[in-house]
Amino acid sequence: SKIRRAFARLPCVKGVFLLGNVQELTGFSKHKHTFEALQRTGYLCGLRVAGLRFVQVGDPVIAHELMQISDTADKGWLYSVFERLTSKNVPSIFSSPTNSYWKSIRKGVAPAFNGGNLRQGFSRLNDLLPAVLEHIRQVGTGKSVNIESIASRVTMDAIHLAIFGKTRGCVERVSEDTKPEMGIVLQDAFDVIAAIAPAPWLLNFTFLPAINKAARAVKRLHAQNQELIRDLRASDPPSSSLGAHLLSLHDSKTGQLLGDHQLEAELGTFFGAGFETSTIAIGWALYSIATHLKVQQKVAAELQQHNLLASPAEPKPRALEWDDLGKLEYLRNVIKESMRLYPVVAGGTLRALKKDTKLGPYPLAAGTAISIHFYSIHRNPAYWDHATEFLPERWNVPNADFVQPKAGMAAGNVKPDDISADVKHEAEMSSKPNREGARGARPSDGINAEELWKPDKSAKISQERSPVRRFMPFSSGLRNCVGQNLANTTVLTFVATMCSHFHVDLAPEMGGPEGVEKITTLALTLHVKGGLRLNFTPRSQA
Ligand code: HEM
Repeated sequence: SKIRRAFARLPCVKGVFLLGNVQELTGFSKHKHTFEALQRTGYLCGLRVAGLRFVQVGDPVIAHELMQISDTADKGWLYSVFERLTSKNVPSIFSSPTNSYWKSIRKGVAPAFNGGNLRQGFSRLNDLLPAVLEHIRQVGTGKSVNIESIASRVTMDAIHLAIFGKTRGCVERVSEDTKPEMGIVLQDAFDVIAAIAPAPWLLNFTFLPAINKAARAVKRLHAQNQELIRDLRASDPPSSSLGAHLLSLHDSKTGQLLGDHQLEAELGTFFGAGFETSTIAIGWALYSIATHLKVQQKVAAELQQHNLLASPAEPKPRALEWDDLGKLEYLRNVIKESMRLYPVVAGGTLRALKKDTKLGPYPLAAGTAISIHFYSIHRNPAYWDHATEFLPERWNVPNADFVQPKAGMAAGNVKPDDISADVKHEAEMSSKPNREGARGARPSDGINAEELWKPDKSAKISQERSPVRRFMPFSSGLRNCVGQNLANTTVLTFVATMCSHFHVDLAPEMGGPEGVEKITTLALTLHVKGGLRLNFTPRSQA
C-alpha cells in the first residue's frame, strides 16, 4: 500500500476502466504509446495494467541514477520469468540480481568477448558471408528477400562460433529462406515470455489450448538447451571460447563447477539474449540505409575508399578484413544512429527500488517497479537535437553517447580524464584477458573490437558528475550487455559486406517507411511483424 500511495502522486495517463494503460503497456505499438505518455508527463510517469504498477522513465538523468552501481535499485522480480525458459527456474547472468553469483559469471565470461578473442574468430565469421552473397544473387534483382531470415542464419552461426568454436551449419542452408530451426524454437519460447511476462503462473493452466501451446514451446526450448549442454560437454571448445569459459566457471556459493541446470540457464541465456537482438539490429541498419539514399551513397563512398566496393569494373572487391572494421567510421555511425532510433530492446530494462527513493520530484517506495524506456530516452528532444531524424553525422562529436554538457552546466568543475566508476568497471569487466586471450589480446595487437565504437569506450569525460549515458541500446552501467562487442562486430561485418556488393532498397510491398511503421511492434524486441523485406541489386551490374 506504501507503493500504491506513492504511485498515486505520479503523473499518470488515463487508461481503460479497471484494466488501466493497456495501450501503453500491452498494445501492438506500445513503444509509441509509452513514448507519447512520457512526452505528456515530463518523461516520468506511472502506468498500470491489471493491478501491476510500473514507473516509466524516459529521462537519461533519472535512468542514470537507477542503473549505477548504487544500492538504489536492482533487476526486478519480473526477470524471474526468464528463468522459466531454462529448466528448474535457475537464475542466470541475465536474470540474477547483481550479487556474487552474477559477478562470478560475468567476470568469467566477459573475456570471451574481448577484442583479442573476437579478432581471432573474425575470419570464421567473415567466411559465413560468401554463401549469403551467393544466395542473394541467386534470388535475383527485382525480387525481395526477408533479411531477418537471412541474417538470423549468420547470427546463429556467429553465436555458435563464439561458444563452441564451430558453426551449426545454419548459413549452409540459407536458401531455405527461413530462420534456422533452433532460432524458431527460441523465438516461440520468447513470444510466450513476452505474452505472459507479468503472470508467469499462467503457464500452469495447460488445459487452455493457448497455454498448452506456450508450454510446449518452452518445453522444446528446454530440450534444445539440454542438447546444447551435451554437445558442449562432449566437444572440446577452444580455451578462448565462451563455452570453455562456462565449463570452467565455479558457483560462488558452493565452490563447485557449474552443474547442468546452471549451464543450461547460461547457455539458454546467451542464445536468447544474442540471437534475435543481433538479427533485428542488422535489419534496422539495412532498413535505415535503404530508406536514406544520401546515406547509402556515403556508405558506398567510404567502402570504395577502402577498395571494398563492387562495381561493373571490379565485380569482386577484396574481402573485408578485421582491420577494416576500425576504418569504416561513417558506416559505424550509421549503425549507431539506427540503434538510436530503433533500439532493439526498445522497452528497456527493469529495476525494482531497493529502498524508498526520490525520483525527480517524486518520492517512491521500496519495491516499486521501474521501467527504463530506451526508445523514449533515445528520442527525448531535451537530449537530442532533431531527435526523430536519421542523422549519422551526430556521432562525429566526441562523447556523443553521453548527455552533452549544456551552457551553464558547472564548467568550472570539469575534471579532465574523469571516467566514471561504471564506465571504468565496464571496461575492466570486459577486457581482462583470459589464459589464451592473454596471447591473443595484447593492447598492441592491432585494432581491438572494443575500440570500434569510439568515442564511447575511450571517452575522456569532462563533466562534474559521472557521465550520463543517453545512448543505451545495450543498456548502461554494470548490467549492460556483456555480448555487445560480438553483436557490434557481427552487425558491422554483415552490413558492410552487403553494402559492398549490393545497392539496397526497401521492397515495394513494404509500403514505404509509413508501411513499415504501421507493422512495427514491440514484444521483447522492436521488430517488423512478418519480417523486413529488402531488394538487393548487385553493384557489379552495369
Ligand atoms: C544488437 C544486439 C544486442 C542488443 C541490442 C543487446 C541488448 C542488451 C540489453 C539492452 C541488455 C540489458 C537487458 C536488461 O537489462 O534487461 C543486454 C544484456 C545481456 N546481453 Fe545483450 N544485446 C545484444 C546482443 C547480445 C549478444 C550477441 C550476446 C551474447 C551472445 C548478449 C548477451 C547478453 C547477456 C548475457 C546479457 C545480460 C548481462 C548481465 O546482466 O550482466 N547480447 N543485452
